[in-house]
Amino acid sequence: YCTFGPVMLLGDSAVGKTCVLVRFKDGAFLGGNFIATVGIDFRNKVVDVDNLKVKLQIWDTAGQERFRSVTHAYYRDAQALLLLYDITSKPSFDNIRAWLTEIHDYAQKDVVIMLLGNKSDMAAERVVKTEEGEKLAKEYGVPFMETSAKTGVNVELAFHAIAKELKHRATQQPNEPKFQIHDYIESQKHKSGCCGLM
Ligand SMILES: Nc1nc2c(ncn2[C@@H]2O[C@H](COP(=O)(O)OP(=O)(O)OP(=O)(O)O)[C@@H](O)[C@H]2O)c(=O)[nH]1
Repeated sequence: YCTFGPVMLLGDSAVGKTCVLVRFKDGAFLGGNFIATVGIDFRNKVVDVDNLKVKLQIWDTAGQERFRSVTHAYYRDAQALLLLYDITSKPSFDNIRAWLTEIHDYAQKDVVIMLLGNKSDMAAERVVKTEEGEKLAKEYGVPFMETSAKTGVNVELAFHAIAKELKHRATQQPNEPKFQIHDYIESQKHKSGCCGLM
């Protein structure tokens, strides 16, 4: 396999980074007791991108403040960043700007960034509107979608869109049209969480 990544998961503690990754990797939901990530976790998944099998390297980071200096050290190696907030937590959304500042300070200039509003299944507890997420993403020029690690909605799409972008960056021919990640996501959004995305 050729290897793409690393793709790094970022965002406040408890927004669902580990659960989103487990949903993508194993197709299951980690309900029950919340176990905070310590430092950083490394996982790989083989995905199909345009009929090419690629190994996607994924780094799950701890959202807790006390691990920040550990995770900072990994930013510069990341090819892509999935930045998560929790639609039921206003502070996690308000902190996205601070996360983007950290990304600006520590990550590579051309890193692929995607904003994810997670826990979209928790409609009754929602405090961040979809439009607020869209507006913030637009301001920073990054793609956006709402995900649920519980139902799986848009989880595969997020990783596949990133994998496709990284594959195009790695193999782009000069005469080939550039991959448009925004257009790809818009065309695939809200389709079921599995199958046939590529
Ligand atoms: N309903 C619902 N609960 C979720 C979802 N994603 C995560 N959770 C729950 O939210 C809690 C935190 O999830 P984690 O994935 O451990 O959070 P994290 O962002 O990795 O946290 P840190 O490791 O501290 O950075 C857990 O209790 C999960 O079961 C989701 O999409 N829907």
